[in-house]
Amino acid sequence: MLVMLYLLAVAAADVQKDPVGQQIVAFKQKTQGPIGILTTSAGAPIEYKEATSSINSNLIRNEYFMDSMTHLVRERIPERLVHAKAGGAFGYFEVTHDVTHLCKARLFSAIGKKTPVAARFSPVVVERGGIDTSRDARGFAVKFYTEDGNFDIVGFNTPMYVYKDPLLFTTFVHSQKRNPATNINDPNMLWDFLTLRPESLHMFLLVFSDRGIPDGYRHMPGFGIHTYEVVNEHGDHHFIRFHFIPDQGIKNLRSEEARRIAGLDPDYATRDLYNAIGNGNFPSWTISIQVMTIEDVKNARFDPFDVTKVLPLDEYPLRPLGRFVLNKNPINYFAEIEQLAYSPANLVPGILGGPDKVFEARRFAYRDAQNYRLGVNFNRIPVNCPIQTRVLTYNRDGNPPVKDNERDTPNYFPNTFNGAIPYVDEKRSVILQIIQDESGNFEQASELYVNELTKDERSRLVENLVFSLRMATQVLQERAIKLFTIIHPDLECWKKFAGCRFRNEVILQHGNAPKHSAESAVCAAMNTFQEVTADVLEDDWANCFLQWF
Ligand code: HEM
Repeated sequence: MLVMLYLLAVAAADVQKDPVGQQIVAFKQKTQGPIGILTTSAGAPIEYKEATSSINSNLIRNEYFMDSMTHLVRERIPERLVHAKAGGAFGYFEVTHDVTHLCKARLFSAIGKKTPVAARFSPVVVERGGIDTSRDARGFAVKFYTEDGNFDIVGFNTPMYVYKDPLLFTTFVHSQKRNPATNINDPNMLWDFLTLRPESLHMFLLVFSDRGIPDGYRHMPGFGIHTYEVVNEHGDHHFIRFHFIPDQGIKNLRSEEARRIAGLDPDYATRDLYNAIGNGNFPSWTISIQVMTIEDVKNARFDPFDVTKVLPLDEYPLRPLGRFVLNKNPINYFAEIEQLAYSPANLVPGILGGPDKVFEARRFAYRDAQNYRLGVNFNRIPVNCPIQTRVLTYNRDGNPPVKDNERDTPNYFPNTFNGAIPYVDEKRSVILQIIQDESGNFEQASELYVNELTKDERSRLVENLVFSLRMATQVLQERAIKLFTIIHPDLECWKKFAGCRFRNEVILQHGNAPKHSAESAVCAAMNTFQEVTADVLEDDWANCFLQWF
């Protein structure tokens, strides 16, 4: 009896520490015994013999076998093309500061007002079964279930995006994914894209910095990236960017640590989020906005709608707006997180979205992806239903779920028979014609390198870049070096890599090298190579190496 009590106490303690590992045990603890009689999907009770042994029985008549077998082989749906792997949770958003002078959206209408949210965090390239601690940007998607329907911010953990011409989306995705011949991720494809489209280097400097591997989702920031057009009750327009800063602090993993964790726990970030919430340690983020007036937009030195750029914080400081808290884990991952369908086109009155071309492309792409992945009625899946408002559309039928299929209401518009009618916004106006041109300068990338990264961070950035570039062909290495040199002259040291057939060994050696304290982060890294490797490598390598200096 004492042993039993002891084991129960240990089990209770384990649930407290490790809700992921103990989920099924906790289920048993909260139930009195089997939860009911097993049935087929059609609800018929299953007899013991049918469910336990097929020996000497007729399988075609075994409804348990037929039902479970035919369902199992249809269990998989297409994974998201990008952002396939994720952790997610539920909670609420609370307004802490008044922004009604900027935006009339009802979710911002009063300080203290709470709106339910669903959040999903995801690496971009990593596939559904992949590794959470991979070097990659992270998706940061939040669905606000408002009284005016769902408002989704489908952002990243970087404040800028890769390119501003949406035609590049397909090519960018292909270059990041597996080589179609080898089925292996290919640094040549990655570096070819990055160096042919240098506007991508601003974001990729961050991806190759410490920020490229957040220490779990709770410790990463989020950014809406696009400059959203918003409107207040009087019809006045402003332009804002959303920032989410984790109240837990920003924390990242070093490359070596991330590689070690990858072997031990590929689901590191997903587990961390679930366990934190399961233990009552609810993560939260402070939400702020940067604000531009129409005059600011007209007078800006650069295109404020260019998603490859940030709005400088000294010119457009953060203004607090609210906070969101995640306090509930999904009860069923597939139903509640896999089936979540975010879309930048999910906007509410007062928030008009981004006027830029990438935003325009996204209004179409997510809907199309979800039609394919979840079916045409994806918004009728419970987790996507606007829970605070009644849906009234003229859409009917299609693949399930259809819910009540809008019952007996008229199914065409306009009609004379009291079907739903659109509302009228008297203050609606189109105020700005946005004309965007090519994105091009390296100013912000240089700014990031010089002013936002510490000396140590710069040094690690170079190590990480080298680690990836070592696998790329020499032409691409040289092209990358030229571009990085424009970003900062420090990076000129890189050119010494080019043309050495032993570069891979050099770089691998550097992975274990002690730190060096020379002026420039990059030169420090190069000097370290020299010190560490000069003794150990063969003559021809040493000659090659020395001619760099
Ligand atoms: C031309 C530009 C873009 C296109 C065409 C595009 C398209 C897509 C598509 C098709 C998906 C999969 C959706 C699904 O299956 O549910 C996706 C997911 C996602 N995208 Fe984009 N995207 C673009 C740019 C961006 C940008 C600029 C951001 C960040 C600001 C972003 C953030 C995300 C996130 C977070 C997800 C995962 C959403 C989730 O958790 O379900 N994308 N994107």
